[in-house]
Amino acid sequence: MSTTTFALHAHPDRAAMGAAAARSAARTLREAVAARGTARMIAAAAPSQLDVYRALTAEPDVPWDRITILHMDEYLDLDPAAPQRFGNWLRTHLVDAVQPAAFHPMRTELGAQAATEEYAALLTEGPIDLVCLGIGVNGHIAFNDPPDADLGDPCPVRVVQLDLASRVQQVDDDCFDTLEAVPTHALTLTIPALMNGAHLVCAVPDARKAEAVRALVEEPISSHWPCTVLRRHPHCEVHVDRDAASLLHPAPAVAAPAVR
Ligand SMILES: O=C1O[C@H](COP(=O)(O)O)[C@@H](O)[C@H](O)[C@H]1O
Repeated sequence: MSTTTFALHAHPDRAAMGAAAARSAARTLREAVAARGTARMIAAAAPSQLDVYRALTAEPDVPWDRITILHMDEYLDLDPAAPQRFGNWLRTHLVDAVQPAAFHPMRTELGAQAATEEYAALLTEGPIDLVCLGIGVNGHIAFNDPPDADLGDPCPVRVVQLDLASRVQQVDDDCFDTLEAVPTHALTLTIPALMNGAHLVCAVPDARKAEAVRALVEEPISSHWPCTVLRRHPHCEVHVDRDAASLLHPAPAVAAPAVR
């Protein structure tokens, strides 16, 4: 019989949320390297993860020289040097600071098919120990948008057309000046590829995400709220701030800040 340990932790603010998520991510990476000599993580390139990465880069004794970083989505038809490219964003906010053993950006400049095949092959090179992710306002994980997200997709990577809510979110996050500038298509890891990670650490701050967090906890597991699939994962922890938890009833206890 399989057991799941989906756990939601509420924190007083974004910094406390990020610190708690980073502590758990760092512990997972240390344990994986201790057990196998190397570790592989998939990291979301999203402003909502900034507090997590800030804290993760400050975590002591993470053996980054044994750790490979992959990411979960990338735009098609965007200049390789564009700062909005998720690979570039992740370099700026995580990779350059921690200098991992390897970082594999999605090379969508090769064309959709070649980039898909290349990343699918990379995913098979070893286990994924950790996935650091967030949730979109529409409940998406990576670019698996409702209602088309396929919870049982047989492919690990695919090309998707972005839905309007996801593109608007990119403008709201100040990643693009106008909706027209946001690409219409992207490469994404599918939901099974994300769920394949041994340990998922999900961080969701901000009142804009309160409805998605409510759905994550209360809605039936379905492609209408792709994030609900996280409840099926055997080791998934979700860290939210007080604002993101504001629609949960009963309100979860807010964790006291950890003392090191
Ligand atoms: O990790 C993830 O989180 C973001 C949502 O965060 P935001 O910073 O864009 O608000 C999401 O877009 C991404 O695809 C997802 O899986």
